Amino acid sequence: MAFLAIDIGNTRIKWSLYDAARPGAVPVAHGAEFLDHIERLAEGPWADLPPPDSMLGCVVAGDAVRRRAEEQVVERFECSPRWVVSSVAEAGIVNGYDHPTRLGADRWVAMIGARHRMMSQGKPRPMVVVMIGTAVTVEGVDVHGKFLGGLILPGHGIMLRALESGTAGLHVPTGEVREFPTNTSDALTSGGTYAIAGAVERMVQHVRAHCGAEPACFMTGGAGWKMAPSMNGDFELVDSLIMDGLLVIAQERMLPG
Ligand SMILES: Nc1ncnc2c1ncn2[C@@H]1O[C@H](COP(=O)(O)OP(=O)(O)O)[C@@H](O)[C@H]1O
Ligand SMILES: CC(C)(COP(=O)(O)O)[C@@H](O)C(=O)NCCC(=O)O
Ligand SMILES: [K+]
Repeated sequence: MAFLAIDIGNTRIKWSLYDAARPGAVPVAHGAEFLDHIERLAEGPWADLPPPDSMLGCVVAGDAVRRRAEEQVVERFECSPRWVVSSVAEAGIVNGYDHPTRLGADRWVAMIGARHRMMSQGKPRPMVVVMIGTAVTVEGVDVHGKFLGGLILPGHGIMLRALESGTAGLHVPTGEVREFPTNTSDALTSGGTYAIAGAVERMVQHVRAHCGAEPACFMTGGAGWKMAPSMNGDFELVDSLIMDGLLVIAQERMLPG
């Protein structure tokens, strides 16, 4: 009973195929495409895949992109597309957002994946869950699985493009991350990196103070590996956090697969 998980962000669509919707399953196939290339999925990387019995995804890239992805799923496979909507509570996470359904589905699913991972590692702890994609999100979750609230920051690329378009003197190739940058490229790269690292450190402080315990920290997203060397503290980099969350939800909902 194969299961297809799909994560559509503002830059790329990521997909993983499993032989069962079982948390911890290893994908039999997976891939990522820039959103411009969605139309190639059915005839390209999906052409030779065994068809899934069900599909579950999360999408934050807007309705037009979602429809293009659905067309590919329907063209290539027989299962009907299903998408996670953030709710009041699901799979061990309780949603503290003012309007729970307005929380980005990718953020919701990543917290569910992180909570499941933490619970399987030992006793419950508060968490900080960081996603480094087009945007950066930094979530605080208490020991009971309540999502306390989170930060949204521009991702590295957006920060640099904003600086480039808002100034006369900044057109800059990528630099190195330095403690004391001495050229424009390094100053920009380091500024963006430490802006993200600093926001994460603040969230860790807030969770520690609010919960009175040291949070378990997880990081994911396409650019997570770039941030990892600049993070303070013990961050577990888990590329599959969203896919893990989709597997947990699919199993709880007993979707076929
Ligand atoms: N090999 C790569 N391909 C695409 N993006 C990459 C790659 N390595 C790092 N990145 C960075 O990751 C970001 C995309 O990450 P991703 O998690 O796919 O974002 P989103 O979920 O918002 O689509 C891009 O902004 C880019 O800076
Ligand atoms: C914050 C996001 C833009 C992150 O998108 P991403 O970087 O994964 O492409 C997305 O989760 C979103 O559109 N959220 C809705 C608003 C909210 O979560 O409050
Ligand atoms: K994402």
